[in-house]
Amino acid sequence: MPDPPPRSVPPAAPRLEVTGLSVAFGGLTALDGVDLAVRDAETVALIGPNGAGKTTVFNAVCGLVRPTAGDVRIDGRAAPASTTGLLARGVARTLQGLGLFDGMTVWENVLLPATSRSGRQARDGAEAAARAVLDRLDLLATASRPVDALPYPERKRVALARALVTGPRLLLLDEPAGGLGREDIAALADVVRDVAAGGCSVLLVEHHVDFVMDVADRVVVLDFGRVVASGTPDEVRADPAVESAYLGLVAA
Ligand SMILES: Nc1ncnc2c1ncn2[C@@H]1O[C@H](COP(=O)(O)OP(=O)(O)OP(=O)(O)O)[C@@H](O)[C@H]1O
Repeated sequence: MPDPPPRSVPPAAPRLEVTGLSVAFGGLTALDGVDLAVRDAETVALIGPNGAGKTTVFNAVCGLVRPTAGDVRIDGRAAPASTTGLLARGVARTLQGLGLFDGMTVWENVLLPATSRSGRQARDGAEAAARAVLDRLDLLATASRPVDALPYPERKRVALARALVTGPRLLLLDEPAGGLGREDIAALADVVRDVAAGGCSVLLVEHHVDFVMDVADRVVVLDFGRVVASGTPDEVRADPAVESAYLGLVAA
């Protein structure tokens, strides 16, 4: 008897899919038809010169900016616009402004996003998750200190811990390497690689080109609100349009 024909399985939707995204601020077109996708366990970096529209893409994905056209989908469904809605869909983010609760300790800051459910078991689970993330980010020794007493690189790690403690499937990072020195950036690169190895997808908005080329599977280059190049780090590095739009500028 002949084998039955193979059943056709629809391809899984990307973890994050941005299609034809346009954003205008008054008369200014900040984004003009941006397409990008982040697949399972993939790290995609969005780079480009100042004002290219990177943060606007990030904010549109997080629901902080309303697109004038286009679509943002997470796992094939329309992206929610609120932080709690995003968390419920497994999306966590860090913002340039860190968003920490000054006056609260590192432990309290990290425990809070992990305790969305009530009950003893949920609390124990949240505490275990917070402890594991603090340990991974080398923050256990400072857990009882108020966050505002910490130096900037540690505050930045607390912000990352607050995102990671929720166990995201999609992690959105806005300039995670900004303001960090070489050692802290190397440690951050290890964390991003670990997170992706654990199955989480990462969208990274970043200026630090060496860091991007080190951790990203794919790089998307924006200039004047449009995608001017995308591909592997090597492909993007070799693209003359990127050289003139961005990389040459950075190296100069
Ligand atoms: N809330 C806003 N109101 C008006 N214009 C804005 C607003 N946010 C961004 N813009 C403008 O939109 C354009 C894109 O800005 P965006 O911050 O997304 O760029 P970027 O690539 O993230 O820049 P940078 O690397 O400097 O952070 C810029 O011209 C910026 O001035």
